[in-house]
Amino acid sequence: MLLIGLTGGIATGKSTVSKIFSSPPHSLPVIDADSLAHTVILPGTPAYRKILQNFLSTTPGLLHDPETDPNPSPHGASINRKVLGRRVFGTSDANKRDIKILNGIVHPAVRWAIFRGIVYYWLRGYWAIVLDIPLLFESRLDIYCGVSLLVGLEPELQLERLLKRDAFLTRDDGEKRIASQMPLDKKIGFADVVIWNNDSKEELEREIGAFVERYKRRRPWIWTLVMQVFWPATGLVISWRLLGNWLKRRRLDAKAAKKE
Ligand SMILES: CC(C)(COP(=O)(O)OP(=O)(O)OC[C@H]1O[C@@H](n2cnc3c(N)ncnc32)[C@H](O)[C@@H]1O)[C@@H](O)C(=O)NCCC(=O)NCCS
Ligand SMILES: Nc1ncnc2c1ncn2[C@@H]1O[C@H](COP(=O)(O)OP(=O)(O)OP(=O)(O)O)[C@@H](O)[C@H]1O
Repeated sequence: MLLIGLTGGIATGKSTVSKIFSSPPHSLPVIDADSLAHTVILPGTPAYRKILQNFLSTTPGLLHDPETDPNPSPHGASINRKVLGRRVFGTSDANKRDIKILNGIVHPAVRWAIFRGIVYYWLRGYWAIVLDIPLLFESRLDIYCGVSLLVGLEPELQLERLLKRDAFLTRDDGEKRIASQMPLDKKIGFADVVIWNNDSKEELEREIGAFVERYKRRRPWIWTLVMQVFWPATGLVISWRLLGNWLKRRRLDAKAAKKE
């Protein structure tokens, strides 16, 4: 089974690409880290409690008003993500400290949910699973993927599409969100495949179609079947791939550090 690590900057088109992957003719399962990150902070979860401990007293409006709460729960008012986003995204030292705290709370829960999702789809015999993870390289989850696919977009188009989609963001908010992410050229250095999304959605569909064909050809169904039935072989292949990916990532880290 192939794990396709899909990543890219904010609003570059990851969800659009995920939708293409999950629709016919490809019909691949997609595990969406953003949506898991939203689920693991719902009221009543350990992450919810930790976020409140760290941010509630210093972030006005962090919790939704119970009257207009989009996720009403008996465990308390849900977190207003727009307000939390304003607090943690940015380039100031305070922003950087806060996003680190938030990531430290949310990421372990998301990683565990991703793992459960992979096992679920693997048992169902899919030849590939798409992991839509915005912070694939930052969290080093690319090491677990058979191929990392970066959706690239010109910076001006990125800001334009972000502000058009999220009309509640000011230009300053949008620039801060983009600036708080790993720069595109650094991501390109880590990616196995880059698909540019500067043109139309139809062009994007064609590119994804060609990508799927290329990787499907390399994975005959008999391979998927053998890997599912003969567990010792699966363990060996996974260990071998992990070692190879870990060594590759170490080499790329050293190259990126030299550039900086
Ligand atoms: C700050 C939060 C509450 C803002 O929520 P909101 O609904 O406004 O945005 P959403 O979650 O849909 O994220 C939109 C995009 O922002 C970018 N982004 C999100 N979190 C981060 C982060 N920690 N660092 C850099 N960029 C990020 C990604 O490109 C993502 O696709 C939320 O993003 C969050 O909890 N982030 C921390 C967890 C995380 O890293 N999530 C990303 C997947 S694991
Ligand atoms: N080729 C395209 N042409 C025009 N608009 C596009 C194209 N691809 C994506 N978009 C639009 O750009 C916006 C951002 O795309 P999308 O939501 O897929 O990005 P994303 O990377 O998933 O965002 P986020 O990082 O916030 O999760 C959406 O409004 C989408 O409809």
